Amino acid sequence: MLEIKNLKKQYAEHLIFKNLNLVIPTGKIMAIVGPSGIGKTTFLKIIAGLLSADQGTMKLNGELLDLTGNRQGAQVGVIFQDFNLFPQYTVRENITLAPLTVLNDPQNVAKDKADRLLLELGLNNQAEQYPSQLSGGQKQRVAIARALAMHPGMLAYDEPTSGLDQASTQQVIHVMQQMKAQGVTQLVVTHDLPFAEAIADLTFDFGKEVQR
Ligand SMILES: Nc1ncnc2c1ncn2[C@@H]1O[C@H](COP(=O)(O)OP(=O)(O)OP(=O)(O)O)[C@@H](O)[C@H]1O
Repeated sequence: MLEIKNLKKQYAEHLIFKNLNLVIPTGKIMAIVGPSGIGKTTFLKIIAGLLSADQGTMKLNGELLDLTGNRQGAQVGVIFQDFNLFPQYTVRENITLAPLTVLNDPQNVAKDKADRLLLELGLNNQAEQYPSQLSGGQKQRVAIARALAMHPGMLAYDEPTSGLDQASTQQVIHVMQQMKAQGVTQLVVTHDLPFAEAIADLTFDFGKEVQR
């Protein structure tokens, strides 16, 4: 379960939000919607531990997480809009890199875990390929596999369907449902309302529900 209380963020004099409270029960999917420039990406970066909040707390499965923008662990797995895959590494290497260097997994453990995730996400034939050889939907699934390899307490996605065609969007929906069936808590920032409707258990409308 994700519990956010009394979150506040401003850039210099520009208040983005205050008193933001939100709960995502374990295994549920929340869509964050709202107009452009309202603060959704700012919120996602704070949840991901990449940006500081000015006030507030965040608990994931009972554990208080750092909100100073210097979080050490990978408790929240983030799938960025541009996927941020390492172009010089193969798909498998993209997935094993952080487990090898951050979790200190032995090579065979990291490789077995990567191959299991690739199989689960329908990417077992892509292990030796490079990101430039993949479709948008495949890159997205590699980014999900890479996040899952760090055993996160939840997954957060930034605009996961942007730039994807109908078939790839369906694959994203399928993968998110697969994660949900495994009890993974998920948060998704999106402009794509049909997608949000198809996938979300809960919707948080930044335009309506946030004080500023
Ligand atoms: N580093 C920054 N410094 C100052 N202002 C910023 C910074 N980052 C974002 N902002 C401002 O904060 C506001 C919210 O931006 P944010 O990117 O979070 O919105 P968004 O809802 O994700 O928009 P979009 O849907 O277009 O991606 C905007 O007015 C933006 O100009």
